[in-house]
Amino acid sequence: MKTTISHIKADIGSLPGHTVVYEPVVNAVDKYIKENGESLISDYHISHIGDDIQITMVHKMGADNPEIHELAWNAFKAGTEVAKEAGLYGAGQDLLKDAFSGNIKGMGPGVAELEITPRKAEPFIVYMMDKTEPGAFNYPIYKMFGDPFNTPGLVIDPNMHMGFKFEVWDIYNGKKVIMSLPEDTYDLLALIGSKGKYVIKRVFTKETHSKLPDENVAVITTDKLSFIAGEYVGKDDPAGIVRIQSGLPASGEALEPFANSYLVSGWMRGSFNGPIMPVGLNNSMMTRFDGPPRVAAMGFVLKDGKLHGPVDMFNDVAFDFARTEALQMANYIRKMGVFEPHRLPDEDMEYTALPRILEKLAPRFKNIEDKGAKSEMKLER
Ligand SMILES: O=P(O)(O)OC[C@H]1O[C@](O)(COP(=O)(O)O)[C@@H](O)[C@@H]1O
Ligand SMILES: [Mg+2]
Repeated sequence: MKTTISHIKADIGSLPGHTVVYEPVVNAVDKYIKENGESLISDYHISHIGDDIQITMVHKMGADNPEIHELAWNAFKAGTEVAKEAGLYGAGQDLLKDAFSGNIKGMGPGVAELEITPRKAEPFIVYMMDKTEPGAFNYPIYKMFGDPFNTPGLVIDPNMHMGFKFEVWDIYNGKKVIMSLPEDTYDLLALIGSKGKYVIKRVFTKETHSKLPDENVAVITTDKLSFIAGEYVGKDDPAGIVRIQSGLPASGEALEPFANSYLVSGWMRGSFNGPIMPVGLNNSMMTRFDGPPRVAAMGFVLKDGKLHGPVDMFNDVAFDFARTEALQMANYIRKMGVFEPHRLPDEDMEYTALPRILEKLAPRFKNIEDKGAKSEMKLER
């Protein structure tokens, strides 16, 4: 029988402003799951990064199960009560609907669920990012499952040599496509380089995988809060689950993409490109310019429905260089103020407060009368 790992996360209020979760709120979420989850889930773990509380649950009810989603929804509601009493900023921010209606997707929280056939030993890593968007996972997930320079197992392990299948979502048009690597590598990269539009949702093994044929081995939250709410309500701050070892990326191959910092969208007001910084759980506090955007990683092993761990994977000197590099990149790019490419391009600012400023300025614009200059302008825009 399949086992499901459900990871559901939300920002329901933080201290003092989108910096870090408030412990009594985290405790209220934990208490609700402990007291109400016994008949539904076999184990769970509560964690957090920045202003986001994260619930990892193990159960046999499958993905998209209403009772599991409702358990998480009600736990976030219970936490929101405490956040409101304390007067926290953004209390209940990601709970965009008043009442639960069968599936938590589209209601605000981010959801990543894996239905798996557990192996004898089932190690996996849960990644949590803050102040960025789901496309921030495109680069590391491609590297883990598609790039032999990152994952030598693709070359030297016969159990991985056949490659993996990537499910990519076009989040603007609600379409998806399956890409099979290594055959479709260039096509995949043509899509996922546009990380604000095409996002890797899942990775599967191929039917020819000798140890784990046709299994879902990675999943990312792809919920776009701004699309749901129609206005800026914080970045999506994604999370992901990646199964590791024995015909899948080794633990170190699943961490290696983060050994160098790379640029993601989000950071201050969800409106800036900035470096992602891998951190231990005790450094998951968003300070400088509300960041820099961060990623933490928790290593678990699952056995008979019980979770063992987590190991705080980036809490190690081996990632000091990536942290220093991220801070150097932050210093460099911050000097640009509100200029692109530090600030996001216009089309990505659509759901922020910028359009309201531009609307206010619109009446002040007059036609340019200089005919010669007109022919040089891109008037079709
Ligand atoms: O206009 P407000 O309500 O102060 O919100 C601005 C806040 O939004 C944020 O982008 C929210 O970040 P999150 O996506 O982590 O919720 C912060 O950087 C910023 O402080
Ligand atoms: Mg957040």
